[in-house]
Amino acid sequence: MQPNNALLKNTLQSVSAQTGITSPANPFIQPIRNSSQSRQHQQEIRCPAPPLKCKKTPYRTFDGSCNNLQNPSLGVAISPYGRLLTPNYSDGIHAPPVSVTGEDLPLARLVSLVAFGEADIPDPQFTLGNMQWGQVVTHDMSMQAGGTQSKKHKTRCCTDGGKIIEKNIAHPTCFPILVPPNDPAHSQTGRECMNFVRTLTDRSQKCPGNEQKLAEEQLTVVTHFMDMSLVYGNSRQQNSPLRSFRGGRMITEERNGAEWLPRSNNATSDCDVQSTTEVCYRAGDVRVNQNPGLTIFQTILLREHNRLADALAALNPHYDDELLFQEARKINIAQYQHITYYEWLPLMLGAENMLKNRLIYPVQGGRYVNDYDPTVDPRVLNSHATAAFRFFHSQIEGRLDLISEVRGMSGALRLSDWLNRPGILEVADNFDSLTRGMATQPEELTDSNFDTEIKHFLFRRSMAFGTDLRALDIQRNRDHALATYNDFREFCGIRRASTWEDFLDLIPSKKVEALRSLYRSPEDVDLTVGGALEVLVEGALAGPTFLCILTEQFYRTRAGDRFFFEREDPLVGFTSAQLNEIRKASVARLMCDNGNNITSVQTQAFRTVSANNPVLPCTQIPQLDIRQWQDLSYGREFTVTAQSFLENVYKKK
Ligand code: HEM
Ligand SMILES: [Ca+2]
Repeated sequence: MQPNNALLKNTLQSVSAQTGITSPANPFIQPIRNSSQSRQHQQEIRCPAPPLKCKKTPYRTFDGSCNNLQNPSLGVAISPYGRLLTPNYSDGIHAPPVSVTGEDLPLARLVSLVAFGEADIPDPQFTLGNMQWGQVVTHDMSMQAGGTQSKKHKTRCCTDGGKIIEKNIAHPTCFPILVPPNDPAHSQTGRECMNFVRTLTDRSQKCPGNEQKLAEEQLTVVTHFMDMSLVYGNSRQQNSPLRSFRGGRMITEERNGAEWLPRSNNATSDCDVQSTTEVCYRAGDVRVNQNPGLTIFQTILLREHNRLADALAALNPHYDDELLFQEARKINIAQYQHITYYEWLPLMLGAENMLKNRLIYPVQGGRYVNDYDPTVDPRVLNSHATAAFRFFHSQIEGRLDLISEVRGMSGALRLSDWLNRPGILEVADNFDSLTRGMATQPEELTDSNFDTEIKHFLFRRSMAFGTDLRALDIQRNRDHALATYNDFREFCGIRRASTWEDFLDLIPSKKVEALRSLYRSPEDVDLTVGGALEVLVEGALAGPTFLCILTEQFYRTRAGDRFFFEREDPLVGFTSAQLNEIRKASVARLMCDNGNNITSVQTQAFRTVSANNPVLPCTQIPQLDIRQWQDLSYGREFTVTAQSFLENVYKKK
């Protein structure tokens, strides 16, 4: 399916004086060339078989299949990312890009050190919750196949002592990040190499559709749709062990009077626990334990499901487990889509930009928006997930404040101490204190600075230093062979640079100098790098090139989702009165309802507390009225099953 360019045109007029967008090149017309790459990657990721026939149901499948009825496997878990531009493999198929001069690109770690700063500047407007919601959305939308380096990867490309494992004996998926001389951190320990394993692709996994040995496409293993797959799992097999199959509920474990995510069956492999009794969780997404803020939101969204299921069960005691589960899931996803599109994305992409490009509509109450378009490709774009969306790693703060109910600071955690160690949340009042912290503490300014905790100490475990997220992002850009920054400028309607000076239209001169010192040609600049150095578009948290990609993605994610919550559709939509209730959802309300004992929060929790956004008692935060889901169309003597409910929906039509 071809990318939808109409929207881009619109976006671009707002970000660039230039007009005229070149048509994206077709990524599927790569010539066949010889490749030395013949050894196979590990085989644990299997490509899914396309569904034979889609059933008509009001609910999403777990794996995302049958969302698009014309192309049922579009957006399914374990399928290639979408592409806007032809990949830039140096051999046309598989090998990472090199400079236009034929030489190597500058080392990713060197680019991270030279082009990006580490200054810790608090954002005056937005809270750490804003950053954290972004990671939730990220984890819903994509996960590169084959590992994310967050846990110690099985495939070792460096020795434990930090030396490079020779190419001829290393695993073929190895693409280690080499440490430059005089590295400010790693020269102290003699580390020369940081582990990096290439993402699995349609070719490495022999997926149908790429039998002709065309350019490889990386696989993403979660559903492309914004469907809370991180809570519910990406297949029926992943979902079942998370459900209690009673009253529509998901499994939780009760400890100290609170409900927690269920514990992982293998804490030592899933977490970096220091004892076998230390808590480690499982959820619909394997990254659930990665950092405390993420685990908090996973817990809040899970508790919200059970809260909704209980309320529905009280209202409709004649509903069976499956029906309660699916209805609670549907409401939970709708609230979350509403928060994402109407509360969170406007801060990131700018409300005006979103309105203009039809990512949101000026609708209120129970008014529907019918913009579903089955010809819109809903897949997550490689350039979005691998470059543009990762720019928000800049918002990460390396210190997590513990905040009391009266908004006093009672302590703080160092991020790198608590990666993959979620047990800290069950200690004392930490769950609530960190939740309030997310609503109180500012995130780091969205700029070209990345916190030292993620630049030198990421996943350090008990070591002095860890890995570098910015270097991982740059190396991943090359692993996925994204077209260059210059290509994307042109694609986005911005003038293509032929000299270094041409970058000065969007990038400050000091940063252009840094680029000139690193790269051999303006043609070489990686998208991840150039895009992250641009001055932000006014009213948004991204520069023009990334804003163009992000806007295109979030347009596709809504208009390409047959189940988007605002649709008027008797089968998959809500009643107008229900939609009116969904639109009351907010992240503040989620925190109030699903903290252990949170009694106050500001109405707009992604924004810092101010005179216009004061901390209020939870009783004053708008709340969905579940009574709109009361179903009086059945005699109470019957148990209503999902199947009979469905039949009734058809009768009503
Ligand atoms: C403490 C917070 C966070 C940590 C520790 C973290 C860490 C990571 C790591 C280790 C990866 C994989 C890197 C690789 O191997 O290529 C990754 C990927 C990614 N991150 Fe983050 N991240 C955080 C927050 C965020 C936020 C706030 C966003 C965006 C708003 C974000 C967006 C992404 C995206 C889009 C990917 C690629 C996903 C995929 O397709 O696999 N992350 N992050
Ligand atoms: Ca998803």
